[in-house]
Amino acid sequence: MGRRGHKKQKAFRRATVDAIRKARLEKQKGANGEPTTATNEDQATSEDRPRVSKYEDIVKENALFEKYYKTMNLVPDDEWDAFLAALKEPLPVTFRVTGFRTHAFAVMHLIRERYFQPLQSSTAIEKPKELVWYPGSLAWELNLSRNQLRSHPELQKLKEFLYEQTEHGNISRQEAVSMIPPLVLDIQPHHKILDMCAAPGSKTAQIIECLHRDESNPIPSGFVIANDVDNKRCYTLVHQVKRLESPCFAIINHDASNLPNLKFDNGNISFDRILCDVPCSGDGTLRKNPDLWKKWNPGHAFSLQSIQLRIATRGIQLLAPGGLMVYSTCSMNPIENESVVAQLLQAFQGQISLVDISDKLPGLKTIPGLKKWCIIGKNQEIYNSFEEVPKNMQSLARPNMFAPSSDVIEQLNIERW
Ligand SMILES: C[S@@+](CC[C@H](N)C(=O)[O-])C[C@H]1O[C@@H](n2cnc3c(N)ncnc32)[C@H](O)[C@@H]1O
Repeated sequence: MGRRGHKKQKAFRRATVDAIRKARLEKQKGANGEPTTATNEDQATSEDRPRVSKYEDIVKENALFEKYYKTMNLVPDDEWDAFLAALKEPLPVTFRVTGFRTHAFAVMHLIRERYFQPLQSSTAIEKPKELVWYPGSLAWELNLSRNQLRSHPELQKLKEFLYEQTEHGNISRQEAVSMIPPLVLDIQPHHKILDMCAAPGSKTAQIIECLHRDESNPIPSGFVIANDVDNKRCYTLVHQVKRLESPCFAIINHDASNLPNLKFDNGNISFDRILCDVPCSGDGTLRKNPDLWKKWNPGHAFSLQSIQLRIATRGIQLLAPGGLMVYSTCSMNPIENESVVAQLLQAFQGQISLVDISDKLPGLKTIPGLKKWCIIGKNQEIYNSFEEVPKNMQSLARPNMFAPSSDVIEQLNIERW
């Protein structure tokens, strides 16, 4: 299709989106007297959505969870109470402005002038907060729960604008932490990129935007292959990404731990950048999924480590020399994080090394990974080494789930992770 045809198609799509949006708003107005705000993350499958409707009924306590993380000093002692209190607060609304830079800056300018400016005089609302580590002042936090956002009249216009612009693809309602892995991948337009566990696709969309960031070159030489094992979730991924209309993108549906070699120019593709955002127990999402307070138990991490390690191992095998792979989870558990990374470093010793990213996103607060941790049993019993684990638990809590010895840590040159 030629250029004109493409333009026409775009105009048609925009008109269609407008019509759909209008119809939806009308329907919602009829149903509850006011429209609601949709998000990219709302388009995710039920697994990614908050899992219960009556959050206020949930007791946000879990003795096992608290003992486990407190015993291992996940956060410094004097920060523990604040940490726990923060986990019980609703997740703030965060969004980033998408697309080519000139366009994104124009949208951001409009948001500031038309929507943020009038909020400055309000005393009832906390002012929008910039996510300072996100390049170009294009990502913001509205320190309000979704409920508050709905009920404050001052925010009504902003709410509708966010809804509209999300539909048009100018804004992505994405959690702040979810924006970090694509940023530290440092993507260039010529990179061959693999997103191993990609659905529902908010990070994939961000990666594709980075690939296309050179406005003078609409068709970069690099490409993105996004994979997910779950066929239904692959459809969510299509929905998330197709609005970007990138010609440099393909989706595959495979077990990432067993991903076949992919051919390109008669050779196997090795990737310059890989995102390995593995399935995890998700206890870093307690604020979004408060029912995890009831469900959290140490067994989730035990059962997930093996697949996490196998997926990451396959990722490294597919990585080009000099390439970068980001391993990420939304769990705080060292069994799913530090332990997996330590095993990768041991298995590929001399071939891979850790990259210190603590200064890559100025303004982002980071703490180093743990070098020591424990494992907890169902009855709150703490094990500091495999030797302490009773026989009936040894098939679950494996030796490699404990921290490597200080000799190994030194040998692997892990100063900060
Ligand atoms: C944490 S979510 C990924 C979130 C996604 N990267 C994003 O930012 O929107 C983990 C994904 O891994 C997928 N998954 C689970 N096991 C997998 C496997 N063996 N191979 C590939 N994907 C897998 C799940 O279907 C799920 O979509």
